[in-house]
Amino acid sequence: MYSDRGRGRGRDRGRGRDRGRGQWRSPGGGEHWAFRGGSSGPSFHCDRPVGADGSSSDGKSFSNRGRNSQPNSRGWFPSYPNSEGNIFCQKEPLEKKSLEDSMSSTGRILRDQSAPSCSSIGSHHSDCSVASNSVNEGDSDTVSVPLGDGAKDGAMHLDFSHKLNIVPLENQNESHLSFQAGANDLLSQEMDPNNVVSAGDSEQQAVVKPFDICLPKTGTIKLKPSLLEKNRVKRNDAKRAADGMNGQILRPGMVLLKNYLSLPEQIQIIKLCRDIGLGPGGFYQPVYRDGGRMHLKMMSLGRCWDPDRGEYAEHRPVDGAKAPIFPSDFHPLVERAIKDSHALIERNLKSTAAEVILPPLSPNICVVNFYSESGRLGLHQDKDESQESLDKRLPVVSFSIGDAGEFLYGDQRDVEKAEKVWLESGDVLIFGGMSRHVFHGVSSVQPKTAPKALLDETNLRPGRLNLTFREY
Ligand SMILES: O=C(O)CCC(=O)C(=O)O
Ligand SMILES: [Fe+2]
Repeated sequence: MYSDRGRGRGRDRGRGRDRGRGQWRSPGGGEHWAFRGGSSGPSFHCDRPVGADGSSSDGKSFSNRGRNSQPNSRGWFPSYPNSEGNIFCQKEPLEKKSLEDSMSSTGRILRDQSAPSCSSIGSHHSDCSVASNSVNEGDSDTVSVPLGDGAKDGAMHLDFSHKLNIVPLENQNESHLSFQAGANDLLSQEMDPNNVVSAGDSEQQAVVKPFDICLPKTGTIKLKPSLLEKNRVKRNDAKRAADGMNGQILRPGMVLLKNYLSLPEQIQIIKLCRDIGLGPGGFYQPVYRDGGRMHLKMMSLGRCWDPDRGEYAEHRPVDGAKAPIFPSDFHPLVERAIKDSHALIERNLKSTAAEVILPPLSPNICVVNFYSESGRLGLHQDKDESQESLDKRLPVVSFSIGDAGEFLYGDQRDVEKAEKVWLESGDVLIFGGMSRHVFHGVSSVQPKTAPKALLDETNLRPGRLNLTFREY
């Protein structure tokens, strides 16, 4: 079915299979794309109809779609100026930063020397020191049942601490990037100091300054929380405890394990992602060569997922960094989630074919996203994994940590028809089998919904961390 991938190996954005099959366009050439935030979350609405070429069309619209409506193969539409140069979709705030700040007198781009060293687990061995100094070379019947106690067995909890090499948090201000001399085309583009880089030609590699998903602890003056704030936190935490862990089958092949990851596990995952994310191949904000950008920070482990080309590669084009290794520490967690999902399916569907409904996977790649409070991700399908993996419909296993995110999913790339579910800290969502090619996205992040204990322990920035495990 997916053999006509026609996956773009070339440079044109949108050369993925979807485009070839025309899946990304409604017959009229446009769709309605209006994400509204949760009660207290940010909202945005884009009324402007956009045709396949970014021009007005049939009254349906994409708000996070840009002047050309050619998505990458995962449909990660950025928002960008329309053909008149007007930005009609909400953008994340920019902080301007001069390029000179990061250029040496010779025009050579220097990586911020405050960039932390990489840890044994989060880095890729010998590349580490080189890259850190110079990159130039380089929805929907819902079944809900409680899960057995065994699933939360303490023995399954991770302990990454021995492997972590957490770097000091000084100088972790908003990141910026610097371009290598010769990337002149890019210099005139809108610059996001938060390490936004443009996926340009290989000669146009940039240096990505590390982005820290955790805020500095030192020097932070913590205001005493108001009574209102204290009560909110208490309510949130009490609700989580009352809800407990439970599993839901959202649709065939799609399972939601609520409150599944323990707090210690979430903490360790944050620390691990932080550590890796600060090193080479760490978090950056992908920008397309035409200036459009994603509303999140991203890194991928095991292989570099390239949003611009819609494919995985060993090195990411933006700065040539090699993908950080896929930490084997994640295997038991993913395996446990799959086993519990199988048990859930067998109990609920009275089926012994759980492994057919949801094939097991051995993950070797992981896309890690960090959404700020205004972060979001357009409806897309995950289909840049290998043909074999896609043919087998091996699942994507998604961990959510931090603030809650509204997750949309459905059979069409249409927000109005999509089902919605809130993914909260500790939730695990799995979609494989008949749901492997479900359209999905994140419409909004609900601020201040992360568990207090998690924030106290990690100082995770306001926002949401999401890890999606896949088998390439
Ligand atoms: O953040 C999420 O819940 C979804 C992320 C996602 O769909 C992706 O990374 O492909
Ligand atoms: Fe996805």
